[in-house]
Amino acid sequence: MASQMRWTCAQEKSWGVVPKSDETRRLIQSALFHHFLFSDLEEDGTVDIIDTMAQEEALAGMVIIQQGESGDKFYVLESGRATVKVNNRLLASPEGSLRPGAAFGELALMWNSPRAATIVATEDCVLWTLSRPLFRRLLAASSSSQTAVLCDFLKNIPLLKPLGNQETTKIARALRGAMFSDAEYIIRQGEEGDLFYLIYKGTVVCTRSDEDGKERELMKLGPGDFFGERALQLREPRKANVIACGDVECFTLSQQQFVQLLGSIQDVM
Ligand SMILES: Nc1ncnc2c1ncn2[C@@H]1O[C@@H]2COP(=O)(O)O[C@H]2[C@H]1O
Repeated sequence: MASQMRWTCAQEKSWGVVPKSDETRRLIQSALFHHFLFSDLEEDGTVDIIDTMAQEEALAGMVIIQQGESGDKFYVLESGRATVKVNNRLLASPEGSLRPGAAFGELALMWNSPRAATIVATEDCVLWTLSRPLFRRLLAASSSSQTAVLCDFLKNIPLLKPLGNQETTKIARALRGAMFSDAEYIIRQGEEGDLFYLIYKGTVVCTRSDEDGKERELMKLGPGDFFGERALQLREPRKANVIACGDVECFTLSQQQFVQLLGSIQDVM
């Protein structure tokens, strides 16, 4: 059990500084920058937080995180090795084999969900941990604060329901905002398509221009609906216009991100 882990420093006091070597600080910083949530953090934004991280040890064989349990910490592995199992199945390397510099345990904190995987120390490990409030503060220091808001939005979208929290968090990280004003053409029929759109706020109307030049309404879409997938899937020109009705806020994915992140659910679109 995770609770059997041994504390090697005084328990982290709220916002208290836990001393650590420059080498350790560099390792933690690099682990954060290499983690998909924190890749755009400014160095300055991490200093205070790294100061407060507390040290733990897990001996070989110990469970650091147990799938299904609630979670209250984010971890950086300083030394030793650990493995990742989902539903008792060891994940293939490299994802399933954690080495020094790996950072994990973000999903339960971001989503308020049970731990999504079990992490077991396969060698004696030294870890640095961040409590939930400090993790949230780190999130707020990066553009991932927007990610947290977006995750809340994305988890209610039926299309994305088949995806796990990890995949959805990656989508939230990749989305870029785009604003449109009333009557603006977001997509024009006949043009090449290179973006996928998810509506965050507002309404759009889809129209098609017939050969006689008349533009006919096909349907209206609102928050949580998506459009623009067809041209990306079939690599053909846009088959309809999509026009903003009032102010509209969308999030977009590029063609490459669309394939990478939504590949597994493209057949349900
Ligand atoms: N395929 C995976 N699915 C879920 N969690 C994973 C996976 N690979 C690594 N992990 C990490 O394992 C952690 C288990 O705790 P969390 O769910 O908080 O966060 C999880 C991720 O950081």
